[in-house]
Amino acid sequence: MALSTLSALAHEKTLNSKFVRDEDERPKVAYNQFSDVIPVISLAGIDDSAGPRSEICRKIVEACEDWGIFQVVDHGVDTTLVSEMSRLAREFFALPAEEKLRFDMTGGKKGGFIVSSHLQGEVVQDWREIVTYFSYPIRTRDYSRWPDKPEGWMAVTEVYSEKLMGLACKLLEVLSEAMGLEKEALTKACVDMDQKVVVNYYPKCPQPELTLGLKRHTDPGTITLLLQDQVGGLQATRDGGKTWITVQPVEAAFVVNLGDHGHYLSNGRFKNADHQAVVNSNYSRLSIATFQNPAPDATVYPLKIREGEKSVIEEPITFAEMYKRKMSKDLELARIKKLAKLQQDQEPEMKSKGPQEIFA
Ligand SMILES: O=C1C[C@@H](c2ccc(O)c(O)c2)Oc2cc(O)cc(O)c21
Ligand SMILES: O=C(O)CCC(=O)C(=O)O
Ligand SMILES: [Fe+2]
Repeated sequence: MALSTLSALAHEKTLNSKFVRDEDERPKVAYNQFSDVIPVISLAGIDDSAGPRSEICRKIVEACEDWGIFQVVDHGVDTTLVSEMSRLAREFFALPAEEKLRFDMTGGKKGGFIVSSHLQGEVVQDWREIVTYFSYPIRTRDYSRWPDKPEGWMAVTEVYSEKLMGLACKLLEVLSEAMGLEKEALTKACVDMDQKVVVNYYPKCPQPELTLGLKRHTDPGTITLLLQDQVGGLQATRDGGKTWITVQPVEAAFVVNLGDHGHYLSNGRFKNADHQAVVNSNYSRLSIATFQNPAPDATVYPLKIREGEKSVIEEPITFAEMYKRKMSKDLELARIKKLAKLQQDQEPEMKSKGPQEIFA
């Protein structure tokens, strides 16, 4: 059965077993052991082609080729808007469970409140509550799924999503130019760009070392802009999860990362950062992810294949198909993992033997 909220579980002494992850998935680095390898880039003057634009673009492109993650400051999104968005989001999660559940998303409703996972059928749950606003295309907005409390949040979210759409398009222009294409190439490849704002709330956790706020993943879309508070917990890996870094929180900055769509359009030149969120027992944490995705029927195929390169995608597919395949792959992996665990539990005597002894 789906959980209603995490409030009660957050006050228990031990972690509910639904959230306990296999050892290989558990956090390897602390939520507050910050790294400075992810560049913080000031966008001041980016519109001034006679000024610092080319140097700013160089830094952005380098970051996309390297980790596929960077932070932006001086981004032009009003700081009062950003702090209002965070304040109202926090107030929402502090509401009584029955208020949050007026917007319950279980059963596949588009937008609203839910505990934990984006994937139905996952065995282990993520330690988070979320609220999702489907904000673009504007004509498809269903305001009945936008939380109407706290008062004023809906209006602030409208402005916030508009400003973030602007910032995302500006960053996509930089990447289009770096690919030797016209400025609008990446946004055009999205046809009619979708935007989804996902507000993640990670309550304090009784045994954070056993679980994750959000398990390791790449975002499926083109580009994601993440606003995080000062607690810390966003981690990235470049070696398939062997080693991790925790991104240093920077006041009012956006963490920018490319998703699978951005990665494929650039034929793998720009990285789709592999990331996760860890939690802790000292502080609750809030992050607001704004996902910029292509339209479901937009074609996914590299816009530029450089000399000597092969396409990273066999044949053009739609974004809807790409997303479906990603979900099925994730679920299949989860299923295989569950089976392997069941087998191990049933045959503990085999576990201690090496493969040669077993197959001999
Ligand atoms: O919550 C997430 C995480 C992430 C994601 C989505 C789908 C996957 O199969 C996966 O492995 C990770 O990116 C998202 C993208 C969205 O558009 C919405 C989400 O809620 C999320
Ligand atoms: O909360 C975070 O730091 C990560 C959020 C995230 O990766 C997501 O919502 O896709
Ligand atoms: Fe993500």
